[in-house]
Amino acid sequence: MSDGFFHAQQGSTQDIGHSLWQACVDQLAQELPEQQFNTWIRPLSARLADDYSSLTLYVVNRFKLDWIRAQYSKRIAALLESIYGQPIALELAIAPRENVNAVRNQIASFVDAESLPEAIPVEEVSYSVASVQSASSSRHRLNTALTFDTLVEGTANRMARAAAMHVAGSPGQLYNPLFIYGSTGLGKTHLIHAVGNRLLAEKPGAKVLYTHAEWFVTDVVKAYQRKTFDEFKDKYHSLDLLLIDDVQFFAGKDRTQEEFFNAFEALLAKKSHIVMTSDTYPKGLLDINQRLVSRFDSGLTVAIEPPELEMRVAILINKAQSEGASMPEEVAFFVAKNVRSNVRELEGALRKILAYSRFNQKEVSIQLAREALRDLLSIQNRQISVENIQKTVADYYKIKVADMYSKKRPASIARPRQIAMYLAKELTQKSLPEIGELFGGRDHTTVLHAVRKISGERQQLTELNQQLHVLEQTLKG
Ligand SMILES: Nc1ncnc2c1ncn2[C@@H]1O[C@H](COP(=O)(O)OP(=O)(O)OP(=O)(O)O)[C@@H](O)[C@H]1O
Repeated sequence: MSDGFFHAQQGSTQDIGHSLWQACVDQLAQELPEQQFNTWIRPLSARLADDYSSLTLYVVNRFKLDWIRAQYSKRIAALLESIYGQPIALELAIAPRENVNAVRNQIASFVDAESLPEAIPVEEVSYSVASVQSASSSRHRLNTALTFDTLVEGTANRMARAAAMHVAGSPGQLYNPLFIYGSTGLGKTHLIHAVGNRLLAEKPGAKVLYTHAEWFVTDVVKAYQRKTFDEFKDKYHSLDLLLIDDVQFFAGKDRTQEEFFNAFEALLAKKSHIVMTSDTYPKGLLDINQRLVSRFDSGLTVAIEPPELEMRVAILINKAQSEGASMPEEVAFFVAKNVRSNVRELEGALRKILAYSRFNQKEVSIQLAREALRDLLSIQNRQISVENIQKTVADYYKIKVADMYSKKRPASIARPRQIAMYLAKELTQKSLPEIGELFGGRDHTTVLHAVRKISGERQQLTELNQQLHVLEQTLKG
C-alpha cells in the first residue's frame, strides 16, 4: 500500500476506495461544467483492489466506457495520483448487474421510488440519473450553495463583489453588462451564481439563467441543426438575468458570437441584466468580434485578483467550519502561506488535511497539515524561481539573461521571453503582476497574453511542445 495520503488510515478497503473516489469526484465537480459532471462522472461507482494497486470505475455501457476513457481518464488518473500520493492504476469496466441496483437507489433518492419501474434496463440507468439531476436545477441551473454569504470578501474581490451585489439588488440598472475577469479558481463562477441566487431570493418569479459559454455554443449548434432558432430565442431573449461563464470560449466561433450578439442586444433593449465572466479583460479576448468586445466593455468591467494572505486564511477557516471541522488559525496561516495560487487549490489542500485528520483520528495541527500536504510542499521546496526560469530559458535559446527584462522586441528575444513568462506562470506560485514585475516591470496583461499565446501554440506545434518539455524537465531537476 502507498506510504502517501492513505497510509495510516482506518477502515476497510472499500471505505478507503470510497473516500479516494469521493475526493476525486469533489474535485471534478469543481472543474467540469455541471451538465458534463452529472452525465459522465456522477453515475460512476468505484472499487479499490484489495492490494490497493488499482481503482476500477464501473460504467453502465460500452459507449459510455469509451467516452469516459477518451475524455476523462487522463484527468481522473492524475487526480487519483495526487490524492493518493503515488500512481494508482485506473481501470474501467462495465457495471455488473447488481451495481445497477445501487444506481437505481441513487435515482430513488431524487424522485419518488414508487414511480420507478422495478427493473430499469442497464442502458437507461445512467440516462435516468443524469436527467433526474439536471431536472432538479433545470430552470435556472444555479448552484444554490454559491451565495454571497459563503463568499469571503477581501481586497482581491471587493469591487467585483460590490458590483455583483448591486446588480442582484437592482438588475437592469447600473453596470450592464457586468464583466468579471480573473485567473482560474478565483471565485468568478461563485460570484455569478451568487447574483442569481440573491435575485431569486428577492424575486422568486424572475427569469434567471446560468449558463456556461460552452453550453451556449451547444445550444446554438442544436438550434442550427434542428432549425429551432425560435425556441432558442424564446429561451435566451426572454430572460431577466443572464449569467454566462467563461465567454473566452466563444473564441473563433463566429455563428455563436452572432447569436450571442443578438441575445445581448435583445436583453439590453428590454433592460434585462447580463453578467459575464472571462479569464481576461474584454480587449484581451482573442478571436472575438470587435463589436462584441466593445459591447462587453460598455457596462462595468472588474477584475478578481488572487486572494491576499488574510483572505486565504479566512476562506480556510470558513470552509472548514462549513464542513463541520475546525481549523486553528495558526494552521490556516501555515496552509495559506504555502498555497497561494487560487481558492480551488486552497480547497483541495483543506480537503486533504481534513481527510488525513479523519483517517488518522488526529487533531488538525501544523504538523498534521505538513504531513497531509507533503507532496505539495516538497514540490515547492524544489523552489523553481522566476530568476532560474529566466536563466534556463535564456541559455536554451542563446540570448542574454538581461534580455528577459529589456524592452527589446525582435522575435528572437520576444519569443523566449514569452516562453519564460509562460513557464513562470506554470511552475511558480507567482501572480501575473508579480511575474510582470520580474520581467522588467511589465504589465500583468502582457504576461497574460504571453501565457495564453504559448499555451495555445503548445497544443498545435509539436516542436514547441518538445522544447517546453525539455525546459520543464531541466527546471524540475
Ligand atoms: N472568496 C471566496 N470565498 C469562498 N469561496 C471561494 C471564494 N472564491 C472562490 N471560492 C471557491 O473556490 C472554488 C473555485 O471558485 P470558482 O469556480 O468560482 O472559480 P472561477 O474563477 O470561476 O474558476 P474558473 O475560471 O476555473 O472557472 C469554488 O469552490 C468557490 O466556491
